[in-house]
Amino acid sequence: MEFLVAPGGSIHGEARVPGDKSISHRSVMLGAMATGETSVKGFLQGEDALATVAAFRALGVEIEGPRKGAMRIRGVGLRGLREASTRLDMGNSGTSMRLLCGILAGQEFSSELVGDASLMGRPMQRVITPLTRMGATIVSGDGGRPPLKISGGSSLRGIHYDLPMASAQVKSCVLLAGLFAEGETSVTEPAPTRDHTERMLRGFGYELQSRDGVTSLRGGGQLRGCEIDVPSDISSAAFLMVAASIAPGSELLLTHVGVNPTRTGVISILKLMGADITLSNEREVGGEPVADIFVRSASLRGIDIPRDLVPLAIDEFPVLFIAAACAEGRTVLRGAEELRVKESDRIASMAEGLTTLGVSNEVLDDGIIIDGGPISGGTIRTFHDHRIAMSFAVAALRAENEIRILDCDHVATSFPDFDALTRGLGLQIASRDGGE
Ligand SMILES: O=C(O)C1=C[C@@H](OP(=O)(O)O)[C@@H](O)[C@H](O)C1
Ligand SMILES: C=C(OP(=O)(O)O)C(=O)O
Repeated sequence: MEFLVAPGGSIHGEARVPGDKSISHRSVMLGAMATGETSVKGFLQGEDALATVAAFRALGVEIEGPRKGAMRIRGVGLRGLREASTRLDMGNSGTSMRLLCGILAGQEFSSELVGDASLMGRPMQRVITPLTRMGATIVSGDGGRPPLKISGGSSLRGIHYDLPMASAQVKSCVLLAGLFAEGETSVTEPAPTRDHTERMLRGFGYELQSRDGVTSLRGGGQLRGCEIDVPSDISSAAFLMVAASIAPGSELLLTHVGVNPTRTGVISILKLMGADITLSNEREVGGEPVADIFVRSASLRGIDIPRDLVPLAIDEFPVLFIAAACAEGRTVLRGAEELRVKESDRIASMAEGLTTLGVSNEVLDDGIIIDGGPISGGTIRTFHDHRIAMSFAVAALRAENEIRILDCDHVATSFPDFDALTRGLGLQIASRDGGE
């Protein structure tokens, strides 16, 4: 599938974007290992979260739905998962694979994890190292990449792990393994990252300490089934925040968006660039902060992106690069080498597309420099990366000619119906079957 996006237009109206992907994954994982039933609403019916659902079904958990975002999980308890009869295919989803490694390392049975071409190329040594220290036995493919064969029957022991990189997936993996470990497991982060695992563990009644950047728990407790209301995904809302900011004459209300402070780096960065964004109706839903977000178009200016905001906006950089292309002056991003190991190398993928559209940029090892200026039109490669596809669709609002975006199937991993929803708000987007 490819997108054809006509140049120009503005963004108007109100929208509720699909559920948060990180929270959706965790709702299935913790619900499956809880005692009693967990009911979820607002679940993201995107391919990544559905890969997690399929994996837990294969591990013997009964899950009803999801239907219109509603799902019921009959928890089997911390020790109730059963051996899958096949390899577990996590599709495109790094979160599913890394968090599941932590859970599967603590089981009596063995498992094998695989994924699509993108996931088979992503680094897994970052979870293998701490899990091995805890006593797990994991065999990977070349260079610490999948497939991952996790041996059953290892008894795990709690460790303290100093995370070498700011990664919520690695932190969550170690904490989830800690549920099955003897004694205390703790992690120190080099910088704060999304804390959905910690919040949700508490929501399931699990005791957990977080102090001065160290999070710890003791193994052998119990998760109690509960009700989860998944907010809209700020990472999906980000495409629309940038769209409404860069398209003159836009006014947009995004409702029920998750605004957990470990996720709002995109709002902070856009505001530093001069964006007109207001939060209202701020409330807490099931342990997660939620708000409505109003965006009006504004003239943006280039900035040096503060390094402490990088982990808090990690998935939003592709679309922030589009904001930078539409800003007056130069934007500099550094300290973002993690972008190179996402679904694609997001620095290289975005730089190629920006260059195609005539936007001057310089690639750095750990970031990029972008000079704002006119955006032409052209044909963009996405490298099968959903966030690259959606970012260049947004760029069309300020382009001089049509933007054709190849290979957009992966948009369904995180934002199903992106084209229909954005068309309803004013983006002149058409999708048609076709490949690279
Ligand atoms: O924990 C999570 O749900 C996620 C953590 C981030 O990955 P890293 O932990 O690799 O930074 C993010 O990029 C990913 O989309 C989701
Ligand atoms: C990096 C992402 O996801 P994951 O690591 O789960 O594949 C993303 O959605 O941008």
